[in-house]
Amino acid sequence: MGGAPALFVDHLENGHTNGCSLKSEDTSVQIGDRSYVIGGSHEENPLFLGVQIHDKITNKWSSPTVLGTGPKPCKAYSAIVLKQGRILVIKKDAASDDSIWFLEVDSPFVREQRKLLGKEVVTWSKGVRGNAEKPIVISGPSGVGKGTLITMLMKEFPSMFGFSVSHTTRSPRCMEKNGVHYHFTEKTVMEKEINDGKFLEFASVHGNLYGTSIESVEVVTDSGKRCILDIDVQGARSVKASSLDAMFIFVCPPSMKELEDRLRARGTETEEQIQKRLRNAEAEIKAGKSSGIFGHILYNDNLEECYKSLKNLLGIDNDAPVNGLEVEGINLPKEHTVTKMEDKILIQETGEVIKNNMIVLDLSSINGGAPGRTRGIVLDTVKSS
Ligand SMILES: Nc1nc2c(ncn2[C@@H]2O[C@H](COP(=O)(O)OP(=O)(O)O)[C@@H](O)[C@H]2O)c(=O)[nH]1
Ligand SMILES: Nc1ncnc2c1ncn2[C@@H]1O[C@H](COP(=O)(O)OP(=O)(O)O)[C@@H](O)[C@H]1O
Repeated sequence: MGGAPALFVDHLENGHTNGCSLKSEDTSVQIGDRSYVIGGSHEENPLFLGVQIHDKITNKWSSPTVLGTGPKPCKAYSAIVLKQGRILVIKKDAASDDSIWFLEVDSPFVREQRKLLGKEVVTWSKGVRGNAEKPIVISGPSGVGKGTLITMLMKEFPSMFGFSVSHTTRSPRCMEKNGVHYHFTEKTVMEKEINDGKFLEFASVHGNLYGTSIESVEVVTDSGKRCILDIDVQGARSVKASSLDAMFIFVCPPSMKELEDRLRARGTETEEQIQKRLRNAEAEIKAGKSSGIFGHILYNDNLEECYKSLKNLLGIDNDAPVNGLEVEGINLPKEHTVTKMEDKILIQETGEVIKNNMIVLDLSSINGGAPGRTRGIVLDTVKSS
């Protein structure tokens, strides 16, 4: 490591004017003509850390719409401007698995959402250590066996995979539980949440609204598991166009006749609903095979064989232990200074009893980001001689 350390952190003093009262524990970083002030609680959701923007040119304060599940407020923060419109925020008195966050203020996802929602947007993405792999999108016509394959995978590897629980306006089937199979939702409520930017994607499928909330994906990633999304081709297309870096798998039936038999044998739909699903199936299969969305196509003829192919695709065999790296806990010091050196952040303890240890936060392998978590964080303790 060479070169002079570049320190970007700027702690604010009390007494800012213009309708925004800042506290000494608030932290501010400047990007261009704007200061992003991080501290206190978020206006709309007091459980989350607040973000405000001060525009130097107009001398005005604004509260952006904050997307993603953010960090809970704490006593103090360090903040550093990174490349690609991201601010690294380190919580000073938090547990090691809750201390590293990224506030994206001009990332591709933020730009996309700003355009979509027509207002100022920033988003949180939590930093996750180790290399949990990219989410998996599984699509295919109704009755092909997506749910069956996903259930088998989650049963065999419970610590490895987690299911993104979608929202839907359709009624629950008799064995389906709210919050487990779907979040069963009123149409007006779901539409409002879509307008508020809470959804990664949504689509009208077989006459009902379905969608993946950003939170549903984050809940799985936070538990250290690889997220599985069971969504239709339209949803897969939206995810492909978004900044969520995912693996796309399409499941095909051996024939339309077999698909129909499976749908009937499942016995969960009325005749009218079965007919609608079969009509949609032809177009879905055509789109699935030809749209260029799906990198992998599986044929679900014999279930065991198809399951084996799915596991091969995911690079797992029956001995595969856990997802990503086992990471040892490293607690960040409560009082510290941060210094940026290229892709590394040096965290040095300060205070009365200064220890010689320094923590290096290596960001050179980070991937992912909003919507969802920022993976690939490496934390290491370095003893100074
Ligand atoms: N776009 C989108 N599609 C979804 C979502 N959740 C489920 N779907 C799709 O909606 C379709 C209907 O799902 P469902 O009513 O559970 O019936 P099933 O496919 O016959 O089990 C399937 O193609 C699912 O993949 C979602 O969050 N977004
Ligand atoms: N390879 C297969 N052979 C025969 N039946 C299957 C196979 N895969 C799934 N099924 C059955 O087909 C029905 C539909 O499967 P399901 O997983 O609910 O489909 P999807 O989630 O794609 O709508 C279920 O009753 C399931 O047990």
